Amino acid sequence: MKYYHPDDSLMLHTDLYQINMAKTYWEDGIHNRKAVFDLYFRKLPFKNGYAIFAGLERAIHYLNELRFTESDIRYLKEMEYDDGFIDYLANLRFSGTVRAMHEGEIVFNNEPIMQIEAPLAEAQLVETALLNIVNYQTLIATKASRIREVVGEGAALEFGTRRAQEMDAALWGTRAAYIGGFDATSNVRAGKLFGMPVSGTHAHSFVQAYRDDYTAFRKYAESHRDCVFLVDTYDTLRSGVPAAIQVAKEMGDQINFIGIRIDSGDMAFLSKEARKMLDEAGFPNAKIVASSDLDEYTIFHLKAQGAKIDSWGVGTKLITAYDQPALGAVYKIVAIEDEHGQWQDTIKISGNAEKVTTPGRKKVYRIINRLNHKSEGDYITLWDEDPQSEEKLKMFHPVHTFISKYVTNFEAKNLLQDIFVDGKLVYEIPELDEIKAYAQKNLDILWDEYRRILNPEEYPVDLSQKCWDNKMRNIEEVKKKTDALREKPGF
Ligand SMILES: Nc1ncnc2c1ncn2[C@@H]1O[C@H](COP(=O)(O)OP(=O)(O)OP(=O)(O)O)[C@@H](O)[C@H]1O
Ligand SMILES: O=P(O)(O)OC[C@H]1O[C@H](OP(=O)(O)OP(=O)(O)O)[C@H](O)[C@@H]1O
Ligand SMILES: O=C(O)c1cccnc1
Repeated sequence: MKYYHPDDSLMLHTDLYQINMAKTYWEDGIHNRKAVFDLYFRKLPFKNGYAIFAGLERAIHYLNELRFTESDIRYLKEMEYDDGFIDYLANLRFSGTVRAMHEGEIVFNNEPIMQIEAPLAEAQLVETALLNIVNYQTLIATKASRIREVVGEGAALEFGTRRAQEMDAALWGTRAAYIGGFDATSNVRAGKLFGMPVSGTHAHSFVQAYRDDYTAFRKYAESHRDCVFLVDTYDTLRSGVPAAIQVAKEMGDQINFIGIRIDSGDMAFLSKEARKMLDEAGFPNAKIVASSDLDEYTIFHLKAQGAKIDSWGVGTKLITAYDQPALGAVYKIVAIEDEHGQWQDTIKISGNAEKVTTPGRKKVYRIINRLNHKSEGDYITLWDEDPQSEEKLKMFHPVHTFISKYVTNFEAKNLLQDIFVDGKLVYEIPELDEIKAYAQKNLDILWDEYRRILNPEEYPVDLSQKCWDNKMRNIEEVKKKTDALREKPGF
């Protein structure tokens, strides 16, 4: 590959404005002031009732390996940056503290899923890459979880690599899909790198190359033990399924006849007819795999029509998050140290209530009812609060504050765990299967009303009274300042 400079680092996988801000901070001598940034999204994707957080492992590797390589520095020298600033960058390592939710955690809008507390310039430089990683992987894990909810007992297979937005998306997307509940991928590289199960059948080209279904299936069976025959190249019911049955009978115990795949036509009708044919031929355990532009809606409808489909191959609509191609998570500064080392809140005001940031260093708790083990909602507090010490917790909607409830007999689970402390990785990264199991098991704490794929109930993400009061105080302060400015002549 003929690159202008070698591709040996992710450090410059950032927006130019981050480096430009860092340059000013450095020249002004405030680059090492600690700042806190919250990473969160404002709207759940796909109108779903929850999202599944994915991307933490890649984010950890990114931060752990963060440094400007010689080629990064060479490239920056070609730009306008002066030697002093470049020397600072050349020695930079990530020295901050990172707290994050467990990868695979069920997460909601307007709550920090990652929190970066780091020297201002460092925290700023990593924004773009962190958002890039978390936005995409969380989006795909959530889409996968929706599909998983509809598939139910059947197998969900990820087939999207050929249609993904390039190779990184295929690779990390399929890992996210696995966390969200898929059982396997067709991407062999993902199997190699992540230890995920890989599975696959064969293509239409294989049948076309042998000219007819029977010859193709027979040849495949002679060179493979596990066989799934693709039966829709010419005529599913007249030639594909009969050929599959004939080969399965001829080969007997020499093969493991797993089943057939249907990739076009009316898959409700075809699967029911194929099921009858397989049963009558003595293959009641042969599975039927369906693929072709599937998503949670087509799968739902095929099931409603009584389709006899056991496994679902899903590609394009999963890996590209076809109906909502971006999540929109943001990274907002909520506190910064002043010259005396005291934390000062920061806030961003907006005419839209949802877009006003929640200032201060915060914690996020999941309030779990001890009697039924279901979640009552998430509860955001200021840093020094401990909801567990309260007998009776008042939870109220952060915008429509009259919507409120009291919760007793609860467990307050602290959701943000230490990942890095002062630049040192203190977190043991779980195995991928553990992350996947965590995601699946955690869904049980949600009432079904939050899990349905169509018009789910809104899950409560509330601010503690103290956190809410602090936000209002900050809004008032900014308002006073801007009002005072308006009274000055010239404004
Ligand atoms: N019984 C069904 N109910 C609802 N949707 C179905 C049913 N059977 C198939 N589908 C879906 O309808 C769409 C059919 O697409 P389309 O007619 O373009 O192609 P096809 O039948 O797959 O054939 P080809 O791939 O050869 O063009 C696919 O998204 C498929 O998942
Ligand atoms: O429809 P998706 O959800 O994206 O699933 C992946 C699709 O990719 C393959 O088709 P393709 O036409 O690329 O190759 P084929 O000749 O093997 O069918 C496969 O048969 C599926 O239809
Ligand atoms: O193994 C399959 O059947 C497969 C793999 C990728 C895309 N479509 C189908």
